Amino acid sequence: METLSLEDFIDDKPWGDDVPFLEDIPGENLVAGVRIQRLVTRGDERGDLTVLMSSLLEPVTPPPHVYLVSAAVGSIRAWVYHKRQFDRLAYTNGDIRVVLYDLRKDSPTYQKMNVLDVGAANKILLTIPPYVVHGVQNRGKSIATFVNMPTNVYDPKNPDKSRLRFDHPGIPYKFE
Ligand SMILES: Cc1cn([C@H]2C[C@H](O)[C@@H](COP(=O)(O)OP(=O)(O)O[C@H]3O[C@H](C)C(=O)[C@H](O)[C@H]3O)O2)c(=O)[nH]c1=O
Repeated sequence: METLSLEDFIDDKPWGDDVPFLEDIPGENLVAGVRIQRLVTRGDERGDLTVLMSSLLEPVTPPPHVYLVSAAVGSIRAWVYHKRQFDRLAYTNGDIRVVLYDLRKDSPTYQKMNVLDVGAANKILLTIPPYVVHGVQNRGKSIATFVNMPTNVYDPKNPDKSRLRFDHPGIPYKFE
């Protein structure tokens, strides 16, 4: 048998650049500072691949802390906001509703609400700035997962998360 060498390997074949793998979805009615980017999944006979974040197209603040959330059927995570970090949430599977609410008194979109249905049918990277209140619910029939790549680490000594109960009457959205 011929001796294998590293030169026998062939160079990788990148995707073509016909479809941008992270594309802004313009949202005229979005809460100020919120950004939505379409995630593109490319497949082959082995499965598929989705880029969740990249500095190839523009500079990004590297995520110092990345975690996967698994959401049980019907489960609600709400309401929260952060004082320092931007959340950068990648939704690629399941059927998840994200609700955003602007309680920043000095914001041009004060008291605006956005309801986004995301997941398998609408794969997005969602950037939520500090002080924007948000909550998520798994509305699908099976466990759904999502990845958060916030701009800050989760510091157990000083968690940057402020909470309000999900059924608080002060927020005009009712999780069912
Ligand atoms: C991220 C993290 C969390 N935790 C603890 C803190 C909580 O007691 C528990 C669950 O944390 P989680 O961040 O899941 O808490 P939620 O309020 O459910 O937040 C989730 O739902 C909302 C809507 C989101 O926007 C968050 O991105 C998402 O994480 O784990 C840690 O101990 N270490 C960690 O690194």
